[in-house]
Amino acid sequence: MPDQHPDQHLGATPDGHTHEHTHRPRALRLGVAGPVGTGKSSILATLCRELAGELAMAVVTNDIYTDEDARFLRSAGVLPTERIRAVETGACPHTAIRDDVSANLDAVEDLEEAYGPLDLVLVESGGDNLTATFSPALADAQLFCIDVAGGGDVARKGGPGITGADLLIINKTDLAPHVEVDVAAMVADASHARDGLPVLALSKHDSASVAELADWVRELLVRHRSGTHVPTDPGPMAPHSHSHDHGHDGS
Ligand SMILES: Nc1nc2c(ncn2[C@@H]2O[C@H](COP(=O)(O)OP(=O)(O)OP(=O)(O)O)[C@@H](O)[C@H]2O)c(=O)[nH]1
Repeated sequence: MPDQHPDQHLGATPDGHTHEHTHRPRALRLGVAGPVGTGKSSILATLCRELAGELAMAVVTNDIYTDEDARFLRSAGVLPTERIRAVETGACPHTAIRDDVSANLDAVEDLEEAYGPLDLVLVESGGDNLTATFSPALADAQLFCIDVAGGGDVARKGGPGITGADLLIINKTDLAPHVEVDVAAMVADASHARDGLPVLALSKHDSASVAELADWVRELLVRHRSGTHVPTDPGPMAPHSHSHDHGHDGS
């Protein structure tokens, strides 16, 4: 079914969600990573608003010490609250999405068991740095989010999220004039760094860019279901250590 729209396989259930008529793969697991405050929770809220009417969805958030992102999404009213689960990661958000993904996998599988069959599970990373990416053991695909407020040169700084995520989002483009950033130049730098992988200039206040994001997810879901999407690993973090007692060797 390579070129079919996902709706063509789906039938509405009494609660307005969609169900398969025939066998299809488990839900697409889409990771959303990026530095603190770049707009990850807002992107999840936007995707739920755009897609929850046509897809059966659930969300897992990761926060360091709290369930703040989950509470934000629950209060936004974009999904039934029980479909939004929080994982508290402790000091290292990247550990829970890359090195030991078990808490996140448990949360995803619990949601699928409770509310499945699901079409799409969004997993939001805790805000980390430019190098934190999802393990393909957790996310089938990932988008990486930077924003114009972080400066026009961020896209040139590289790192596995910027260069290798399935989609790079340059967010908050509505703020560009206020922070003296040239969005077109930032997109060009990012595209150059990504060797053909897509880049999306996004603002939650710009409905055309929001529609492009939703379409990208729909197309990804079609490829996931047809088996033509191959999860790829953007690459490990650079080797580093923390003040607590374990290091990460980047493997
Ligand atoms: N102007 C503007 N502000 C935005 C946009 N997207 C998000 N924001 C704002 O940016 C701030 C941070 O957004 P969040 O969605 O909480 O960012 P986050 O990456 O989830 O943050 P952490 O979970 O703390 O890492 C909030 O005040 C949002 O309202 C946008 O497109 N335009």
